[in-house]
Amino acid sequence: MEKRVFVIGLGLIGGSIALAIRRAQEDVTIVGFEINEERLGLAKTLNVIDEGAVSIEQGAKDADLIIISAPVGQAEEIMETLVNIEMKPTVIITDVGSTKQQIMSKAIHLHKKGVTFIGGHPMAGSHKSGVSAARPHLFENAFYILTPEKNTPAAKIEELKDWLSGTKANFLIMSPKEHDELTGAVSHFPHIVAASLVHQVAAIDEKNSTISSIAAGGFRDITRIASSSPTMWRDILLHNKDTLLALLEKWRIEMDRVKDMIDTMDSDAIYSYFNSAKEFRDGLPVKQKGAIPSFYDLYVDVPDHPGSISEVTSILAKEEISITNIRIIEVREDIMGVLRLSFRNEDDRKRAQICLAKHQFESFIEM
Ligand SMILES: NC(=O)c1ccc[n+]([C@@H]2O[C@H](COP(=O)([O-])OP(=O)(O)OC[C@H]3O[C@@H](n4cnc5c(N)ncnc54)[C@H](O)[C@@H]3O)[C@@H](O)[C@H]2O)c1
Ligand SMILES: O=C(O)C(=O)C[C@]1(C(=O)O)C=C[C@@H](O)C=C1
Repeated sequence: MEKRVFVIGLGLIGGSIALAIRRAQEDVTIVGFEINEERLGLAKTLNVIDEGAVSIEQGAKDADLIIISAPVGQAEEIMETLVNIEMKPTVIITDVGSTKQQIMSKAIHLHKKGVTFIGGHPMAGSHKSGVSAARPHLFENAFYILTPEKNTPAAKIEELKDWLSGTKANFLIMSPKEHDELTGAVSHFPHIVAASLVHQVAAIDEKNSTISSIAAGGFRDITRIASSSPTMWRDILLHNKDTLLALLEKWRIEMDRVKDMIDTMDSDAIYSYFNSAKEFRDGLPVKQKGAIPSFYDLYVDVPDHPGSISEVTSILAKEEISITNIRIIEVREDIMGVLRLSFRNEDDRKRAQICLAKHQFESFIEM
């Protein structure tokens, strides 16, 4: 029997989940709602959705699964709207928001009406926004946190996992509080640090713009996430206020400690600061999505002379390897340029790396 999935907010995450559901479920119609009409049109053109809804009510009333994938501030308003809509008694509502405590407090009103709401948060993503960046494989091997309410029947949780099986993610159940504390440390706080490093360099750039030209791998690696959606991050910081204030205070104390080590020229303490950080970082799991790039990108060093980019693309074309995106990242004057090629999957990326190497093009998975 045909089932209907309703996705509210068709961006990177909503679009990626819609694509993942489509590849795993048969007889499913995916309906979308967007406040931005252009994005709704794009989602239809890219076959991310089958139909667009003109309102939340129209899409929600006959849906079997509703996915709220707007920034968390908007998600709360969408939940308030859903409370007043007559929906199928069997419907499951979930969200993908990066915070869970405030979302789960809002869900109480849906639970009171007898509607199943299970909080969700796929722990993978990107600094890219919008449906054009959506990929069905975005969540493969990533952890996907679920925060069901205590009384949610186990069968409903299993049903949701089944709906989301096309993500190929690993599900993990957690309380909203634990979720916000842990993601505060591994995701939210690092985004604040990345933005602050960019601000520091931007202030120097006002006086000496050479700094932006020399910003190399280190700065680029640690600040990639500063290119993420400001709306999304504003909402996350407002939702996870207490966790982040506590982490900021600990960080301040930690930075004072580093300041002291440098001030007193304590070489043993400085060595051990970096060494223990390296040991922990090197021990992080590498096979999970959270620790590897979300997109199958390959960075190729190309000589800075006319025709080298077309040479790379024609080598790949001959091998029938499709490139989904291509960008010149940085041109180091007179020496090399760096070309970022994106592929659909790991296999294409591996094949590309091998055949480019045969033609003496050096390439890297991470820049
Ligand atoms: N980007 C990530 O890495 C990531 C990872 C996991 C979870 N999340 C969470 O996923 C959610 C969506 O993030 P994203 O990266 O897909 O953002 P996005 O900007 O790519 O997409 C969000 C979409 O929601 C739409 N929208 C906003 N308000 C709406 C409303 N009231 N009704 C309908 N549509 C509305 C926007 O127009 C936009 O197209 C956020 O809650 C975020 O916290 C993001
Ligand atoms: O890879 C990135 O760009 C991300 O920032 C993804 C990231 C993260 O912090 O790891 C961002 C927000 C999420 O809620 C989950 C994943």
